[in-house]
Parts: sequence; structure tokens; C-alpha cells
Amino acid sequence: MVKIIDKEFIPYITAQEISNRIAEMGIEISETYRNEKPLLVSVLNGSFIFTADLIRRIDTPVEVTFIRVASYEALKTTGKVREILGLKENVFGRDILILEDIVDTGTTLEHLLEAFRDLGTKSIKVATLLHKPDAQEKADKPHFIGFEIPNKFVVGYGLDYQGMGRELDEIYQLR
Ligand SMILES: O=P(O)(O)OC[C@H]1O[C@H](OP(=O)(O)OP(=O)(O)O)[C@H](O)[C@@H]1O
Ligand code: HPA
Repeated sequence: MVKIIDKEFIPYITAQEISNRIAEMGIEISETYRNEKPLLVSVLNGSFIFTADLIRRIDTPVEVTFIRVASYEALKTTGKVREILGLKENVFGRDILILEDIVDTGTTLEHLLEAFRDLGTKSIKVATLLHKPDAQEKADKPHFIGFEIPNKFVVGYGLDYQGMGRELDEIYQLR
């Protein structure tokens, strides 16, 4: 059990399970993009650890970049996504793979998919470590999913509760 600010969290997905699953995702992604050079777009802040681990399990050439968006305050979505910040690459005609730590309501993803379509990308796929199928109301189902999880708040491995808990090497669930 860990306490973060005012909430208690219990262990949910171990570091070993995360690592094993990311290795499998790396193989799947490598096979999908074997003859292309996709641009991997990692969505900060939450995805930084997932991105660092996943790209080292990919064995075909890829380019990696980072953007920022934010829609969350404390435990629930604000329903609004702020602008995409920091995309310097020209994405016109490119194969894009969005990297997310979690797809929850789908609000962030829907906004991103729309924005990238408007920029004339050739293809857009999504890889997420965690997916809450019962919570997702917007956007299509991600193409590459690490773990399907119930509709409960999680922290660790990049995911935060009020900015804290990202450094935990396992994923914890709200008690
Ligand atoms: O499907 P949704 O309901 O939109 O939730 C998913 C989004 O929420 C989290 O980001 P957050 O806005 O908390 O920013 P952070 O990555 O900086 O923690 C997560 O990284 C996703 O981007
Ligand atoms: O369950 C969650 N935990 C942390 N951040 C999140 N952003 C969306 N859902 C979550």
C-alpha cells in the first residue's frame, strides 16, 4: 500500500508484468512498421516512462518526438483538452504512432486524432499501456493496448495523482 497525498493505493500491475507486456508490444509494433519509418508521438507528461521502455523494444527504425496536452485535474477529466504544444516535425504524409500511458474517457485521444488528421498525416495509430474500456466514450479503440483495466484510478509508472506518484515502478490502483 502507498499513500499519495490524501489517498491510499494498492499494488496492481508489477514491474515485471509491465516489462513483459511492453516487450510483446515492441514486437507487434516493429512488425507493423517493418517497411516504414513512423514518427512516434509521445504524449507528455504521463507517457515518458512508457515511451523510454517501449522504444528500446522496437527493432525497426523509428523517429520519436514529444508533445504536451492536458485534460486532467486531480481524479477526473475536465472534459477539455488544451492545445497541442511542441510539435516541431512536419507530419504531412507521415505514419504517426501516438504513445499514451492511458486511454480513459478518450477525450485526449479524440482531440489528438482530429488534430493529426487535419495536418494531413498518412496514417495514425495509437499505442497505449493502459486502456479503460468501460470509461472510454470518445475516439476509436487504440490499436496496441498493454492492459485493459477496470474503471478505477491508477498511479505509478508515469501516471500521477495530483502530480505525484509518477516515479513508482509498479502500477497501483485506488483503494
Ligand atoms: O482518455 P482521457 O480521459 O482523456 O485520459 C487520458 C489522458 O489523461 C492523462 O493525461 P493528463 O491530462 O492527466 O496529463 P499528464 O499526462 O501530464 O498527467 C493521460 O496521460 C492521457 O493523456
Ligand atoms: O486512472 C488514471 N490515473 C492517472 N491519470 C489518469 N488520466 C486518466 N486516467 C488516469
